[in-house]
Amino acid sequence: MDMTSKVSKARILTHPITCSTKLGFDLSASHRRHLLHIFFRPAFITVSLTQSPCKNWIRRFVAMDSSGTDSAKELHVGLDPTIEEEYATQSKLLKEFINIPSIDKAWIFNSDSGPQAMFALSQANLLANKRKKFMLSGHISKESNQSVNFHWAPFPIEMTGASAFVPSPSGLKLLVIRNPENESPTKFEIWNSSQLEKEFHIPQKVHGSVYVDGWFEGISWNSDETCVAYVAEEPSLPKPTFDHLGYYKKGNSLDKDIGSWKGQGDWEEEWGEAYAGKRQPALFAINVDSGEVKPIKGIPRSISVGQVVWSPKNNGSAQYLVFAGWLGDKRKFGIKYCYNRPCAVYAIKFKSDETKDDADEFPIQNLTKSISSGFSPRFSKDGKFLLFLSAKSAVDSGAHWATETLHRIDWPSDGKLPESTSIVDVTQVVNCPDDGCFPGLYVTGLLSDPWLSDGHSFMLSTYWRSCRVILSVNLQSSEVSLVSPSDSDYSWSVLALDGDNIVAVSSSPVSVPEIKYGKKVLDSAGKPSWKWSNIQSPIRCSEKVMSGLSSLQFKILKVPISDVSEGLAEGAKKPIEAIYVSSSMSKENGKCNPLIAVLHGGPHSVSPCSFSKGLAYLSSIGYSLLIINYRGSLGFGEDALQSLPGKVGSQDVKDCLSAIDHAIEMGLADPSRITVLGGSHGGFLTTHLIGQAPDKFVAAAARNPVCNIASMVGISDIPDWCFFEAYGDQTHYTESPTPEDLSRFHKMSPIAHISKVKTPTLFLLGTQDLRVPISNGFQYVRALKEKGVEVKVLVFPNDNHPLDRPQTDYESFLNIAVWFNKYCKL
Ligand SMILES: CC(=O)N[C@@H](C)C(=O)N[C@@H](C)C(=O)O
Repeated sequence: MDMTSKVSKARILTHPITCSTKLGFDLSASHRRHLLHIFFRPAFITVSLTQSPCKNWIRRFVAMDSSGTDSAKELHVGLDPTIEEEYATQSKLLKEFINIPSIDKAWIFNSDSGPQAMFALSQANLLANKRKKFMLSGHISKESNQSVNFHWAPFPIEMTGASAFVPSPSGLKLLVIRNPENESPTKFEIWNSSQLEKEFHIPQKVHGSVYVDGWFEGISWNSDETCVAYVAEEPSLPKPTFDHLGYYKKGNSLDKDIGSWKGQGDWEEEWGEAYAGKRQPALFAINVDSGEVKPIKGIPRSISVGQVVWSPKNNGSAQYLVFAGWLGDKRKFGIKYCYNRPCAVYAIKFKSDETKDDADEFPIQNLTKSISSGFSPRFSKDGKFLLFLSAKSAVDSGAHWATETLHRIDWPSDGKLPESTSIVDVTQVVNCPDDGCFPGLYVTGLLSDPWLSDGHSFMLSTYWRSCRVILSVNLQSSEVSLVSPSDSDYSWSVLALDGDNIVAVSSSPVSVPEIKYGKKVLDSAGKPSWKWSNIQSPIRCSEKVMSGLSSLQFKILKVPISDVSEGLAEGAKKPIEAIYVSSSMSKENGKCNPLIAVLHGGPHSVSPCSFSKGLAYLSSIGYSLLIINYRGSLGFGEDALQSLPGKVGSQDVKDCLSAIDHAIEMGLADPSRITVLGGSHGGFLTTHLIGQAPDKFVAAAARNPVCNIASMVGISDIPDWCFFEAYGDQTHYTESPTPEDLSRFHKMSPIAHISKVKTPTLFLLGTQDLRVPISNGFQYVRALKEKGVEVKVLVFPNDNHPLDRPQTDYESFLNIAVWFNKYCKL
């Protein structure tokens, strides 16, 4: 196709005067910039019009080309009518899926009329490109026939603008925190059952936004509900100031001043992806009566704090703030998804009345000195134990996520902490789990109050092979019991406890999240189990979604691995799992639907057997899915997980091919219509597969893929990941890779197989990605274009690694569907 003559014709038209004359209306400067941008981007085969703020005028412009021809086709900026029709049809159904709310959190309150549940839900707001948050409450009634009902309030209440809601321990107060979007103060509101009691505005010179990120986040009421401890960005460090002539002004100030300007000051390390521009997390406490905020003194700046809780208040004994701390003195590596960052549980004495500046000399105490990782501290109800999670396997091995363990410290009743604490192991790493047995813990966090009434058993959610399950763990006996139904292939998460009963959410790839109520029952030997009831769902899906999902089914396949070698650890020789989703009608005509192999990232992550809007939409339009949990995934024991580092790009690629071949052999997939989709390390596998198995895939889609580790290592926030996954140990890491390192990285990367690729591939790239910077995808795209392989690229200028903002998520899945439809002739 001859692009040059068409592009030069377009160039003449982009002259602003010619433009407005020809179009009969004036183009604003930004429209002109956009037009130029489109015409001078010959590197792009297609430009995403749905992303464009001025798509209508582009269409108008295209229609009014002076040649009088259908310039949409010629200029390649418009869409051909068939494709437009396809976008229009697909977008209608996709929107219905994207609209499905998520159930994020729940709390249970005891009222005079019985327990009351409050749920935090959220829903994509496409126009605002944000998630709309809302609350729904329901009264829990236990009927005489043992069944349980939730009587929902007639409507949810919108909570947009609220960054966190934290009920007090008695349930009589609710703290709502509103983080500012600019340099304004952070708002703290204290509500009672009927009205706003207090509102405080905390200015930026005290602290910045409160951390509500699920990692550093910690917002904790003290037991008498007078004070809340929390983690927020420390105030801005002073910056050098220059006057209007450019002279340096002595005596830095934080305030803006007309007639002067601020310099940049010294660069400070940040915690990488998702934390760009975020200042150091620091500890504060607010008096909820007076609004007075105290920064907690005595914590070195080298420690980034998070997850704060209060120690029990025993008569007259000292009260401590107990929190997790990550060391970031030398170099801060990216922390998101990276449990391998050394951390510890610390305690610091809380002094409510700090009249003089008398922070003790060394008031901060590391409670978990003897192990490399401690986080998520929780005190037992009776205050006798401090429980915490550890990712020591990840820290000690170098894997960004690995099997976790639970530990306990006995808390002194007199509040006097000994010099060194003794740590009791509650759970162990499981290397090679027996069939059907506990594979170890893979937990993302703990409930703020996870305790059962016996005071030493608690509930958590964890990955167990391809499912998420609910477990109870006994802190004294170390007994671990499965609480969610043992015969369920759905994924389950505990949301809140109603005494010893459980409010949970459960879903599968083909069923939207539903609320379940688990009632504790005792067997004849006094052993507890939970009897589960369905709760009428507060989520109502559209007819189209329900009918799309109704014909779908799924099963978890066991796939034998292809390379059982001597050197492999026992747990790495076992079959992997792949979740197969298909329409029950697909085999009626004897023909399989086209298949999408779905590959998760990490690589030490997992695709759980749970509902995903994007994937459910793809299956409801006629694709079967094969969601592959290759060796290295979480939930299968430590041997399988640790068998991958050092072999990325080969062992994981073989596992994916084994799973696809297994599906073909079982008659579940048509070998002539297989596609592949993955993000990040899943994008690494996607691009590896189209290079190593070039005849297997009719189309591919890669989201922020790792295409070349040799170029990623110099610019990613996790250069240590590149070394660890390529060598399989931590000893090779350096800030200055050698030519041998770079050569190894190149050999293990998809770019090394570029010459064999012929699969048409869609790339979805986020400009703000610090984990796998966009240049990684671009290099691979340009290399494919150089070879004449068909590519399509969508760039999301304001997105980072997960590509999960509502419009991005929507546009990504819309384009994945249209791209795959084109090559699968759907
Ligand atoms: C540790 C990590 O972030 N690795 C990336 C290469 C990756 O694959 N990320 C995962 C978590 C993802 O799904 O984005």
